[in-house]
Formats: sequence, structure tokens, C-alpha cells
Amino acid sequence: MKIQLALDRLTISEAIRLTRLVESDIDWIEVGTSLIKEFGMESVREMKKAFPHKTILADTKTMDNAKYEAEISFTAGADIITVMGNAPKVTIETCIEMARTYQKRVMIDLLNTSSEQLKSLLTIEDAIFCLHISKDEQELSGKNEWKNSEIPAAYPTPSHTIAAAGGITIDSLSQLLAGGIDIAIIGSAITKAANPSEAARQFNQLAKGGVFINE
Ligand SMILES: O=C([C@H](O)CO)[C@H](O)[C@H](O)COP(=O)(O)O
Repeated sequence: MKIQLALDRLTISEAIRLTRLVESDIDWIEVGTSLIKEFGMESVREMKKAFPHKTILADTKTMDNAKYEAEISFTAGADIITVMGNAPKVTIETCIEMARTYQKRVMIDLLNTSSEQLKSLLTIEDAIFCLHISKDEQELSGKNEWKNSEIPAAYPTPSHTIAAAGGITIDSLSQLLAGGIDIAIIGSAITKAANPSEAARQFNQLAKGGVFINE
């Protein structure tokens, strides 16, 4: 399982400093939607410049204007962009086409995506599918538990790549591992930890098949 570090509600320099602390224990770097909204594509450019060998995901959460958003993200250095699973089909397909042109990838964020739409999206085998408990659901509706039952059997065959995001902790990571998730997207549990390097080390140890013992 890969670890994607989600960087949200930070300045660009804080994001770079924090990533340096945990760099060896994370696989992918997510330039969070909040950074993109606050600092624009500069945040993607700066993160790629600071970490040229890491995969950079720009969490654009594209809902419309796919060609434009994909273009500015890929040319800024993003290796992966996100599009919402409940966006019009043409928006999702355009993101996929743009990614193929730039030889990059797309993560489809399945927040509020109907099962009918999901079924039709599963034909896109080179996309990454992301199960997501939103910040608002976590903070305002009290939904913050990941269970194996949340990873419906209808999801992908082994040929699909599946990610999960939203309030993931060491405990829920075990559930996600058992559920066959390929990429765990972890934000606050690392970025807000008292010791981010130690938190990232524990997540990575577990994600790479080790057993984490909470002493
Ligand atoms: O996508 C995210 C969220 O919508 C805020 O923009 C985060 O990347 C995701 O929630 C991971 O962060 P944590 O929930 O803090 O682990």
C-alpha cells in the first residue's frame, strides 16, 4: 500500500518543511485543494521543484472546465489530478484524455457519486478511484470511521487502483489494508501530529506490511 501525504491548510513553505520531515516514509505528495485555492498553481510548481522525484497529486477536485484545469495542473508539474466522480461524464472523460496526452494520471474522487455513475466509470481502467469521507462529514456529521463494509464488493476488480481519504488513523489503516485499498491518503494524522516524522513512520511501517504495536 502507498501512502499519499495530504497537505492542507498550510502555507507553501510550511508544506515543504513538513514534507521534508516525513519524505522517506511517504510515497506520493498531495497538494491539497486548500493550498491550490489559496496559492494557485504556484503551490504545485513549488512542491514539484522541492520534490522532483516524488509523484505530485494536485487535488483540483475538478467539476467543470476540465481541459483548462488539467492543462494548468500538468504544466505546473502535477503527475496526477483529481476530478469529481459526480461531475458530468464529459468533464471526467476530458480529464482522462488530457492525462493520456500528457502521460499523467487522474484520480476520480467518489464523494457523492451515484452507484450508477460509478458503474459507468469503472470502464476507465487507468483511473485511480478514491473513496472519500469529506471534511464536513468528519467534522460536522461525525462520520469518521472506516469499515470494511464501506469498501463495497462492487468496487473494482484487482485491475482497478483504489485509494481512500478522510480522517484515516493508524486503526483505520488496518481496516483499509484488509479491504484491499492500494493508496491511503493521510492528512491531519500526520500533519497535525505532535511528531509528524514518527507518525509517518508508523503509518508507513503498517502500510508496507509491518505490524505496528502501539506502546
Ligand atoms: O481531500 C481532502 C479533503 O477534502 C480536504 O481538502 C483531504 O486530502 C483528505 O481529507 C485527507 O486529509 P485528512 O482527512 O486530514 O486525513
